[in-house]
Amino acid sequence: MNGYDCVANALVETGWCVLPGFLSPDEVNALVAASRSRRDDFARAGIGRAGGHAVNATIRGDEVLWLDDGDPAAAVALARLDALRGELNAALYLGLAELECHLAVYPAGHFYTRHLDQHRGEDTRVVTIVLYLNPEWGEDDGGELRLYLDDGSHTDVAPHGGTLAVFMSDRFEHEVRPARRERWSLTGWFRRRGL
Ligand SMILES: O=C(O)CCC(=O)C(=O)O
Ligand SMILES: [Fe+2]
Repeated sequence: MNGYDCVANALVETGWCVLPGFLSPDEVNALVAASRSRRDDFARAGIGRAGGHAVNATIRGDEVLWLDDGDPAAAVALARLDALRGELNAALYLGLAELECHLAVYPAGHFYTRHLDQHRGEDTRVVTIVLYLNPEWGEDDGGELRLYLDDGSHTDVAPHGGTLAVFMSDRFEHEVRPARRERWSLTGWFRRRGL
């Protein structure tokens, strides 16, 4: 048990979960500062499945920087996410082998329209995680993650610094509402090994 059993329980019960305080304010500040310092390395995100990479700002307007395991700037976040991966494997036998992740920034005015992260049964993405890196996010700043739930309703998650959103990748369509300020996050997918 390492404190993330609440996430495992929520994934069983509802398939999604929001955990405030996954990173402390100081940890958020350090990671967003490191991300900003690499702003020139971010590239416009594409859409479509592996192989096809089309950039279309009417669908998504974020810019991303893919991270590898040993990235020192993200080490604290990646270690904690790895502990979460272990907890989910122990509690739910999900067989999550790795985290594929990128930093993302949505410039003011940008969004990501409603989509599913996994095409049912065709992908190795099992669990989506989004860790928000916006130290002071106001109610009027927009940029919520809107999750469409099984019963037809939706829930909005404000991208407050340190908050972690977790959901099953093949089950919940979601979108990013237009952000009125620059909006930072670390987004990733716990994957099973491909066949
Ligand atoms: O940033 C978010 O809240 C969600 C991002 C997203 O849906 C994605 O990158 O697939
Ligand atoms: Fe997504």
